[in-house]
Amino acid sequence: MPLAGQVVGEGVRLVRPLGRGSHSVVYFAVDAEGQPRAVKIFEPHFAAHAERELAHGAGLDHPRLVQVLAPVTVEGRPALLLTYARGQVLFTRYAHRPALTFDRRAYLLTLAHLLGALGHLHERSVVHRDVKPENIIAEPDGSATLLDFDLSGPAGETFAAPTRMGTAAFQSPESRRGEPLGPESDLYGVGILLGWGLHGALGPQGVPPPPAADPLDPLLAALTEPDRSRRLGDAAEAREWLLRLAGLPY
Ligand SMILES: Nc1ncnc2c1ncn2[C@@H]1O[C@H](COP(=O)(O)OP(=O)(O)OP(=O)(O)O)[C@@H](O)[C@H]1O
Repeated sequence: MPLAGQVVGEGVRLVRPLGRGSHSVVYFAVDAEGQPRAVKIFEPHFAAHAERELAHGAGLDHPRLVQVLAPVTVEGRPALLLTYARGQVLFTRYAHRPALTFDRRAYLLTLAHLLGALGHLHERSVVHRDVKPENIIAEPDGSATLLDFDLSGPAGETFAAPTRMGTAAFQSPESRRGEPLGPESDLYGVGILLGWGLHGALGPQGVPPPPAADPLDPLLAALTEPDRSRRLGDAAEAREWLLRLAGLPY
């Protein structure tokens, strides 16, 4: 049966596919009160990802984070009812142009919102572990929402075997080594995003190319420091630094 038109949970109607990830397909939906929602439907063998996303996304309450509202089931598959993030996936928006050259103010606001969202997660000792342009949705003015908590977990979480979390181009060196991750590992991903915005390229091994002269260069260097013990690891401090170097009022 087609998923569009089906009613799931407490009167939530699936409308159309919004996106697809490696663990799920996500539908735009409308709830019983007429509120726009998203429903993330996992493949049955990714049930553990749904549980992880519910565990770490349910208690969040920040305007720049998608909120996990409730678990639902769609045709026997585990699924989650989420708040809907308006806008365009960052990767699509900036696929063909360096964001900081062509759309500087909007992209800086996106990074500031991303750092605000990460600060909220980190205050709760949760690490996102998959900061990348596919997991950020931005409105035309740059206002942004961070989504996808199915790899998230407590800072310093260990696994039975070394586990490489995240997406190659945005992975910190410690993540590539399979070490437990902390807030500084998420900030490395923000650094790669900043480098992508400045240079329009991710560079080899996910490390941005040598920075051209830009007021944001010191922040780029602090966020992409390979040694995690020397890297800038505080999202609020990074946000403050970003706004100061960029000369932004917000
Ligand atoms: N709450 C939401 N509001 C709007 N769009 C969303 C929402 N959640 C997900 N999407 C869309 O669905 C896509 C896939 O979502 P998500 O990244 O959470 O899936 P995933 O299976 O965990 O992906 P992966 O692990 O490969 O990153 C997103 O890139 C986005 O386009």
